[in-house]
Amino acid sequence: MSRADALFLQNCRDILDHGVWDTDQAVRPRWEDGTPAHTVKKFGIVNRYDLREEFPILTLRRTYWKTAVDELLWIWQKKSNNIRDLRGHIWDEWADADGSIGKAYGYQLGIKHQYPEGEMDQVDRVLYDLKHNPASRRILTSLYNHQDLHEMNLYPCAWSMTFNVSGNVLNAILNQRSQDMLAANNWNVVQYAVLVHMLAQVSGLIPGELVHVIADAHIYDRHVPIIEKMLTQTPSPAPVFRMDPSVTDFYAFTRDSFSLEGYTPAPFEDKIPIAI
Ligand SMILES: Nc1nc(=O)c2c([nH]1)NC[C@@H]1CN(c3ccc(C(=O)N[C@@H](CCC(=O)O)C(=O)O)cc3)CN21
Ligand SMILES: O=c1ccn([C@H]2C[C@H](O)[C@@H](COP(=O)(O)O)O2)c(=O)[nH]1
Repeated sequence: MSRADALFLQNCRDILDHGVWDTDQAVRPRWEDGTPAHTVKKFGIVNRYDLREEFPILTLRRTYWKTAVDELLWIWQKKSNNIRDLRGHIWDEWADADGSIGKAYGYQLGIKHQYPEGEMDQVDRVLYDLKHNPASRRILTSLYNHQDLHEMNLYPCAWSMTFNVSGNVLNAILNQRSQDMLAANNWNVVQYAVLVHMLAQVSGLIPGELVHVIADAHIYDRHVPIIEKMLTQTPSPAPVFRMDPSVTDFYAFTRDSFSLEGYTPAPFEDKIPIAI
């Protein structure tokens, strides 16, 4: 069983057995047929993944990790908010006729800000500080720009990263305000684990801990039977993560720079409905 499996089992069991339902409340998300998409939730889950120990991917079902990496590169490297720059179709429902998801995600990371050292966007600021000010306690990004929220088709869920260098180890906190446990929990963990690996390699550091802080960790009503079934699956050990060691420029990574050795997830045939 991977560490990611153990935490997923523990989190989902806790949500299903002790969580709070919002069935009696007015909720925003809808199923495809227009029915309100209710959830059961726990508030304030904190999961720690040590990237020195293993790569945090689920084996209880397949995580489409290459598609997740594509989305990560779309946001952090291309700094795009247009689904035409993205291979997968996971954002299609939130895009307008031109393919834009509004001033969200990559758009926010691409905005240049004035700093004492000159103009930089948030990603370049992180790269600069990891290289020149590793002892800094101010290395963080934020996508939650209140001024632009009214122009985002969906508000950022995984909205902030805090980076911290301890010795030669790069640790990070991923702050997430809202988490769809079935569709995107491991998807988000895999993405930000890969990001920590990438930033560590180009900064001459060793990837350490990824601490995932989730405010509202929920399971949608129509996902409950799927999760119950998943929790009875037989897990496997975590695969080995490999990254092209010759890449020293953050912007030179491609989806082909990453591979997993020995990823054998349990079979999973269900189609996951996504609440819009
Ligand atoms: N309700 C909801 N849950 C989410 O997880 C979510 C949103 N909305 N809105 C924005 C993005 C889109 N995300 C998504 C959307 C779809 C899948 C999905 O369909 N996953 C499938 C197939 C993936 C594939 O074929 O590559 C899966 O089996 O995980 C995952 C994340 C994550 N976010
Ligand atoms: O990266 C992501 C993006 C989205 N989600 C989920 C979390 C919620 O279920 C919905 C967003 O709905 P809100 O009402 O805006 O919270 O999308 C995710 O888990 N991870």
